[in-house]
Amino acid sequence: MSSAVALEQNFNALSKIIEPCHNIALKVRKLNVSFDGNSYLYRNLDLDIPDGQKLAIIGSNGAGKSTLMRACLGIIPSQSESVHFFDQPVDNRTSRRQKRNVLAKVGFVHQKHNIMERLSVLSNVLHGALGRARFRCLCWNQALAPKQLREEAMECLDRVGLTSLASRPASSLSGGQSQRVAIARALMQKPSLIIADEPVASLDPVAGNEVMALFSELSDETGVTLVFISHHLSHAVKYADRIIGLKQGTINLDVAASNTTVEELGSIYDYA
Ligand SMILES: Nc1ncnc2c1ncn2[C@@H]1O[C@H](COP(=O)(O)OP(=O)(O)OP(=O)(O)O)[C@@H](O)[C@H]1O
Repeated sequence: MSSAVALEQNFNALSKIIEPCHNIALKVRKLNVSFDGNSYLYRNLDLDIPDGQKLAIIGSNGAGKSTLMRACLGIIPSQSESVHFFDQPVDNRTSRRQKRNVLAKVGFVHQKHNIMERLSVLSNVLHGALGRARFRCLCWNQALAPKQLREEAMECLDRVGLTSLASRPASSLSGGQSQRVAIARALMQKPSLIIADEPVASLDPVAGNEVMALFSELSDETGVTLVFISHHLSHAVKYADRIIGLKQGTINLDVAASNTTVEELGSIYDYA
C-alpha cells in the first residue's frame, strides 16, 4: 500500500472520530445555581453546545432542566466563571443592553405556547419581530406592520404550514396549531438558537410528533441550533443529535442519540 493511500485511510478514520470544528452556540464554565444560598442545584457545571446541534435535555421532574437554560440566559440569578452565547459573554458582568442583544438571537417555545388568543394568527407571528431594534413600534399589529414584515411573517407561517390560517383569530386554533404559531413567532426573531421547554407536553401523540418533526426539519434546513427539554425519551432519540441527562445537579449522561435507545434511557431515568 502506498504511503499516500495509507495516509488517506488514516485521515478518513480520524475524521470519523474527531468532531468537525464547529462554532459554539453555548459555552458554559463552572455554573453555580443556588436558590437559598445554602444548597446548590448546580455546582461547577460545564456545557458546550456546538452551533447547529439538536440537543435534547432529559431528566426527572425537578432535575433542573429549565433552570439550566434560564440560568445560562441570565433569566434567573447564578454565578459562573463564564457563559457565552455565540462568543458573546452573558454573565453578571454583562450589561443589560448586551444581554438583550444576545437574547434577541434566542427563540423560546414553551409548553404553554403563550399566544395571544384575541389577536389574529398573523399578528401573533409579527410579535416575534419585537426584539429587532428596527421594528419596535406597532410592528406587531397586522394592519399597521410594514409590508416587508408582513411578508416575512407569512413566510414563517408557510414554514410551519399555516398560511391559510393567517387571518383567523388565534382563539380558534387547536393545541397543535397554536404550538406551530408559537414556532413561527420564534422564527420571526431570526434566531440562531431555539430553546423549546417541553414544547409538546400538552399535545396528543400525533400532534406532538408532528411538532417535533417540524423542529428537527427547521434545524436541518436552516442550521439553527435546537435545544429541547423533554420527558419523551422517544423524541430525544428520534429528533436530537445528542442527548444530555440531568440528575442531582450534574450532567450524568451525554450521548449521541444514534448510540442509545429509549429502553436504555428509560433504565437510567426510571421512566420509559
Ligand atoms: N425561582 C425558584 N426559586 C426556588 N426554587 C426554584 C426556582 N425555580 C426552580 N426552583 C427549583 O429548582 C428545581 C429545578 O426546577 P426546574 O424547573 O429547573 O426542574 P425541571 O427539571 O425543569 O422540572 P420539570 O420536568 O418538572 O419541569 C426544583 O426543585 C424547583 O423547585
